[in-house]
Amino acid sequence: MIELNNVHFTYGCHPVLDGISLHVHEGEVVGITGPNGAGKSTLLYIILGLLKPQSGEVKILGVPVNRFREWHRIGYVSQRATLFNRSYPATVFEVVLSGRAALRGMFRFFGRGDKRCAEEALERVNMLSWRNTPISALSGGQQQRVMIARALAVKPRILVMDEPTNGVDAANLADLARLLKDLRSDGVTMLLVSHEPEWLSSLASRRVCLDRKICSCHCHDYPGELLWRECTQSREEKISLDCADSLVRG
Ligand SMILES: Nc1ncnc2c1ncn2[C@@H]1O[C@H](COP(=O)(O)OP(=O)(O)OP(=O)(O)O)[C@@H](O)[C@H]1O
Repeated sequence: MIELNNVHFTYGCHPVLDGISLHVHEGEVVGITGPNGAGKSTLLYIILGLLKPQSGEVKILGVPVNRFREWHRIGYVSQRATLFNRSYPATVFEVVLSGRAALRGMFRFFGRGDKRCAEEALERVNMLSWRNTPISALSGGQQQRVMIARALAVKPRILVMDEPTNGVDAANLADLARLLKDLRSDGVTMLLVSHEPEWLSSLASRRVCLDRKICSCHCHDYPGELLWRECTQSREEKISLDCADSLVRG
C-alpha cells in the first residue's frame, strides 16, 4: 500500500531522512515514534507527495508518488489540524464536508450522499451534535476530532495521521483508540505518528522508531526489538522467520 525504498531527504543542507525503507501492507497499522525533529512529519509529507525526496523511491498503491492521482483514497490528519483562527467562518459540518472535495472536485456542489458521509463521519467521532457550531469556537481536542472526521468523510483506504492524540483528553483518547480499532477491523491501512508509545502499541501491529533512520521496530507477532532491515520485511516473511527461529530453538 505504501512503499519507501532508500529515501533520502534534506532541507537545504540539513539532512533529515537518511535511507528510509518501509513497506506498509494492506490492512496493516504502523505506528511511528521518535524524538522531536526526528523527521516523522517530513516522512509523512514525502508519502503524501508534498515534498520530493532527493533520492529513493516512494510508491502509493503500487504507483510512484509523482504519478499517483487517487488522493481521495487517502485520509490525512495533520499535526497542525487545530490551528483555526478565531474568525474562521466555517461550521463543524462545513469543515467535514469540505473533505469530500477531494472526491468531488473543488467547484462541484455537494450532493446528499456527500452530506450523509460527512454526518456519519461526525457521528463516528462523537461530534454530530456540534455540527452547526463554528469550528473556531471548539477546544483544540474537539477540533482534532472534527479533523479526523474530515479525513474519514472520504472513506479512505489509507489513513495517515500526524499526532492524532494532540490535545485529546483521556476519555476521548480511549474513544479515539476504539474508533481506530474499528477502522482497522474494516481493513483501513494506517500510518500513525505519535509520541505516546503505549497508545500506539494498543493499535499498531508494528511500531517503528525513527530518528533520521529507522532505528528499531517492535512487532506484535514477532516480539522484541528488530533491526530496521527486518522491519521492512512483509508480515508473512516475519512469521516464517519466527517459525524458523522457534524450530532452531526446538
Ligand atoms: N521547512 C523546513 N525548513 C527547514 N528545516 C525544516 C523544515 N521543516 C522541518 N525542518 C527541520 O527538519 C527536522 C525534522 O522535522 P520534522 O517536523 O519532520 O520532525 P518531527 O519528527 O515531526 O518532529 P516533532 O516530533 O517535533 O513533530 C527538524 O530538525 C526541523 O527543524
